[in-house]
Amino acid sequence: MNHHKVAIVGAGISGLAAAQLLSEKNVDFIVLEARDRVGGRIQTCREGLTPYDLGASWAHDTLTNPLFDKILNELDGAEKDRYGLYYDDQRPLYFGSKVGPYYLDIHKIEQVVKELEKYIELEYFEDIDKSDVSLYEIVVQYLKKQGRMLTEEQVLYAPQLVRHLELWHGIGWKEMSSKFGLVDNVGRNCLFKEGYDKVVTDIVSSLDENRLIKEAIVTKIDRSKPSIRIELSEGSEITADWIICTIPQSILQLKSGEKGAIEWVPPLPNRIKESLGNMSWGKLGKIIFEFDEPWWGHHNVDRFVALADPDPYLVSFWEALKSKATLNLSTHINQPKALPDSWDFPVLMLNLQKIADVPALLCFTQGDLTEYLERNPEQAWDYMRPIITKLAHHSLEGPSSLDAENIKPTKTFVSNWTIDPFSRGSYAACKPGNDPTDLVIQLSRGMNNVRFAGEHTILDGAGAVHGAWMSGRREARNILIKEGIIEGEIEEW
Ligand SMILES: Cc1cc2nc3c(=O)[nH]c(=O)nc-3n(C[C@H](O)[C@H](O)[C@H](O)COP(=O)(O)OP(=O)(O)OC[C@H]3O[C@@H](n4cnc5c(N)ncnc54)[C@H](O)[C@@H]3O)c2cc1C
Repeated sequence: MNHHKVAIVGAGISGLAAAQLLSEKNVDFIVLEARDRVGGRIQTCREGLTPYDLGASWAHDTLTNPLFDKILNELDGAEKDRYGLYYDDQRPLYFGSKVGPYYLDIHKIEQVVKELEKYIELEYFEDIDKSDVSLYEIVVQYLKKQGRMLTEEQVLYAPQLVRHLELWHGIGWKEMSSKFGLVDNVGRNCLFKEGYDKVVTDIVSSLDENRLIKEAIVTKIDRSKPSIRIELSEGSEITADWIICTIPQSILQLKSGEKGAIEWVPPLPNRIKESLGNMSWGKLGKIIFEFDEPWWGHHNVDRFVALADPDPYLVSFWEALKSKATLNLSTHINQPKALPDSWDFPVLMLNLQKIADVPALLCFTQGDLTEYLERNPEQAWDYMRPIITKLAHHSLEGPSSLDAENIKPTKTFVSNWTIDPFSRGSYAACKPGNDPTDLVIQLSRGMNNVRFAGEHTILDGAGAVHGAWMSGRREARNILIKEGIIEGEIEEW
């Protein structure tokens, strides 16, 4: 029988971080990874003009991000920044279907966005028991209160600017929790121009590769005896004294018997099942278009944001305000369409001409749009064409041999997180009423020798690479303490 002191399920950043710490202390471990590659939701595509990150792109919270600090320390004195660290923190260039870049008074709209975010904060700060509503609903509430003091442009476009949150959480504003929707960055965000996977390969190079088993799909975890028994899809078994389970929340949430679910013997306790039932899962996606040449003129801007068209209800709201009519504003939720309309959703684009000196745009998509395009990648250009053509119309200044209507990418790359059975989407997200804290409490408590790590098991850096990394180290450290190998306080809730 194949027995190890610690079995780590998943070779994403949390599993690898745990492995690295155990390895440093010469503890016997094995990592079981379902895919034929390591890194999980860190995945860099190296088939294009420059490395493209299909999963994580930025180091977030760079004031309090220990993984980032470690990278910076290693770079101190190095001849070259191997990661290509880059702060893309210029103000983005905003445009919409009816408003070209530079036509909006963005500063005045941003002031309203700031006020709106403060309004949301105050709503929940003043009454912590206030029931959580969607971002869309709270925007409507705010407009009812303040709308008469705003300009038409502010009423129509501030809500569209706020929708940038959809590209953080990967879900639409009509289903996003407003209580947990705001993002409070602790420090600026820094891109890895040379690919985030360098962080993964650095860790892997410090490990004995024989301890990393790829294409090992865990199907059953039996913890009924002191030695945990782990079954793999091809029928083999492994036993271990400890297990660190880092599989994504989306897979833990599958019901027993559902395709891809892990069978737990005995079943997961109700406290964990209930907390899993009270969390949601985002669908952030990425599409990269490469072109023959960088036809867009704005080479000094590192991000473009295509704003969705003003919401029809907010347009009626503005009409009613103007005519002083009373309008019973409904917060009607559109049914997701099979084929979304361009301009229904916000799209963030990284200008890789500015960032990496290659004629390519990296587009971020959210929710149902991601799912649709990941399932139908051949339609990615059809969807983005009107948006990118609009950018082209405003970019091709003066005589140009290029015709905006005929611009076409030479290559397209589309992520596949929603259809990948080992991620089923992007990362943890909150719908109204969800409780992210309870899940973190329950999973970080674990079940004796069954420990959980991953972006969904930690509050600092929740959803992000550094949070996942810290959670892996937390669990490895907890095991080292329990085994008497190091001294310290167990870290859990
Ligand atoms: C599109 C996108 C953009 C993102 N952008 C950013 C960003 O800019 N900055 C940032 O900090 N974070 C970002 N993130 C989030 C970040 O990538 C994740 O939080 C982090 O990588 C998660 O690490 P993890 O170890 O918790 O999970 P994972 O990386 O998912 O690792 C879990 C591993 O478990 C494996 N597994 C699953 N099921 C099984 C099974 N049955 N048996 C064995 N193995 C299994 C999986 O294959 C996977 O390798 C992004 C994520 C996505 C998808």
